[in-house]
Amino acid sequence: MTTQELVAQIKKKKSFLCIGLDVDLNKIPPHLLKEEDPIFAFNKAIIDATHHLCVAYKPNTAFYEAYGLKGWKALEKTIQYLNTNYPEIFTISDAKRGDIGNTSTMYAKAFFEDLAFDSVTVAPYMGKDSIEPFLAFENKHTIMLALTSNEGAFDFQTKKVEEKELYKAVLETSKNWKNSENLMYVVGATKAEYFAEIRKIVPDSFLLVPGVGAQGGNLQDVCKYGLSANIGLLINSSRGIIYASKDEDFTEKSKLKAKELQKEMSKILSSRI
Ligand SMILES: O=C(O)c1cc(=O)[nH]c(=O)n1[C@@H]1O[C@H](COP(=O)(O)O)[C@@H](O)[C@H]1O
Repeated sequence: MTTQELVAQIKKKKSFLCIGLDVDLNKIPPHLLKEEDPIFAFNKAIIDATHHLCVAYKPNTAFYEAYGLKGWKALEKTIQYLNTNYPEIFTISDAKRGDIGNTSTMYAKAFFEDLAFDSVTVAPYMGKDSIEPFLAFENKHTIMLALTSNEGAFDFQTKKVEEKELYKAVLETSKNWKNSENLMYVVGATKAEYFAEIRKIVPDSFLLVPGVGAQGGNLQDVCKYGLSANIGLLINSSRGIIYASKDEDFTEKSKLKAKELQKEMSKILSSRI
């Protein structure tokens, strides 16, 4: 999917919501455990109930890898279900990869070609030659960690290296990489006070913003400085939406949670588009 197509979807749905499909079998409604593939059954139900309220889904691969082959199969079925039934949806494989060049190429093939996701998350620590193999894929997006939502972000990312905070160096340096137009960045919703500085460096890039909901981040605070001329935000909530209820009514409750965020987004967008 191109960035223009993503922006068109955001404008059409009046939403820049991304729903995180982080499936934990201990948290899903117990009646689904009788299904042949409970992970996929849960995802399908959530997707069917919420697809009109969001523009992206983000399965975090850890939640599938934890269940071995069955988990990976459920991930494959989920992306196939999305690509077949809702091709307008932007898909993010949250895998946080990155390695020496030839290994990164194989990671990129796994997520862009075999599974056919639109994007994958990567960690910047190994530098340019670990990320450029992902950027080489046309109409695919590489979402690099910049300033993460967790407390540990302060261990390295905000520390100064040669007078500059590391997250700023990551943003600035990566702008010079080959095919950098295929880059998006992760910035945590819990770090709202950093968005003004971040937008000075990457005014137009899309930012994937996790941390709304269970981690306490706030949508209004993020939007104050996070929105770009082209909207440029995908706000993710996982647990806050998908685990709204453990009962038979779980899809209705998830839909309501997604609707709350979409309504707020619609209001924010109405003054801009
Ligand atoms: O890359 C991510 O998506 C990510 C980066 C980050 O800084 N913080 C963060 O929470 N995430 C992911 O975003 C999701 C957040 O889930 P909830 O806290 O349940 O909404 C999880 O899949 C995290 O792994």
